Amino acid sequence: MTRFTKGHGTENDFVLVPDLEGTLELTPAQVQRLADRHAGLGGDGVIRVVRTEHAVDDSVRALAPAAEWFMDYRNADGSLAEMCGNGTRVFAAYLRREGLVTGDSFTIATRAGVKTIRVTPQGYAVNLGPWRLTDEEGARRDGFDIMVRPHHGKPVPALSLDLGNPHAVVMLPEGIALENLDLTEAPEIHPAPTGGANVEFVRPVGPGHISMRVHERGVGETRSCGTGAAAAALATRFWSGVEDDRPWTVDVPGGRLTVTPLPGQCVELAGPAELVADGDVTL
Ligand SMILES: N[C@@H](CCC[C@H](N)C(=O)O)C(=O)O
Repeated sequence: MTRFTKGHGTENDFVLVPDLEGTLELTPAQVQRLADRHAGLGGDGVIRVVRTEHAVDDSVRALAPAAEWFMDYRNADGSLAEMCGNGTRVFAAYLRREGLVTGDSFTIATRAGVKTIRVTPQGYAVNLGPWRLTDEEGARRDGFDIMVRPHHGKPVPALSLDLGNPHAVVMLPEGIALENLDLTEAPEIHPAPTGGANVEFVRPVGPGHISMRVHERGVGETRSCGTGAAAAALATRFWSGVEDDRPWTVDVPGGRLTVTPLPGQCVELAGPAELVADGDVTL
């Protein structure tokens, strides 16, 4: 039997598996079973909690002096992901509850580098680190660099951003309602990014305020995506032509997140994290 904790951040839900000394080989098939909503525990992703010094990848192990704990993130389909914004907050909540970190600010290791997390009155805020427009030249010239076609929909222009993991953001044209999008299948992306991308569909709500739905790579539609919320806010800010440091409110089906551009082309994501259940599971 293996211990687990179930948690979520704005209803992006995860199964956390503590493997502090790195003795567990978590296979894609085991991840799929844990994440299965009918035959398993259910989750958008699985997070193995492991000391960074025991990470399999050399590039992650090299982060051990800077961060004791590694968020080993897997999508529900068993694939690895570089980063998960909502996952970092749930991971932080777990580390604090278990006494594995102390203090109100600490670092964690991810496949996209070391992230700094701080406790806030509403939950946690994580510095997602540096982000970039995937094709800066094309984006600055045309305002977008790729096309996205939602299932049963027409192709629409999109902007690709790298938040450690890949995103494509669509500002919905007039006449297409966010609620009516069919996200039961992955949107098509042209040209198709190597390794795929998470796709965010955005509707403006007011100044500094958007709502979005997301189709996550390796999962399907989810009720929230933290890196996706950051990508959506940053893309909308880019399109607005006013690239200042004001915070953005991002409404997702599972709640509300705050995205704040930081100096040095970095960005902070803030929101809640809940741990809802603990138990034992057969892998
Ligand atoms: N839900 C996450 C992102 C998880 C990884 C993503 N599906 C990918 O493959 O890049 C978030 O909150 O950022």
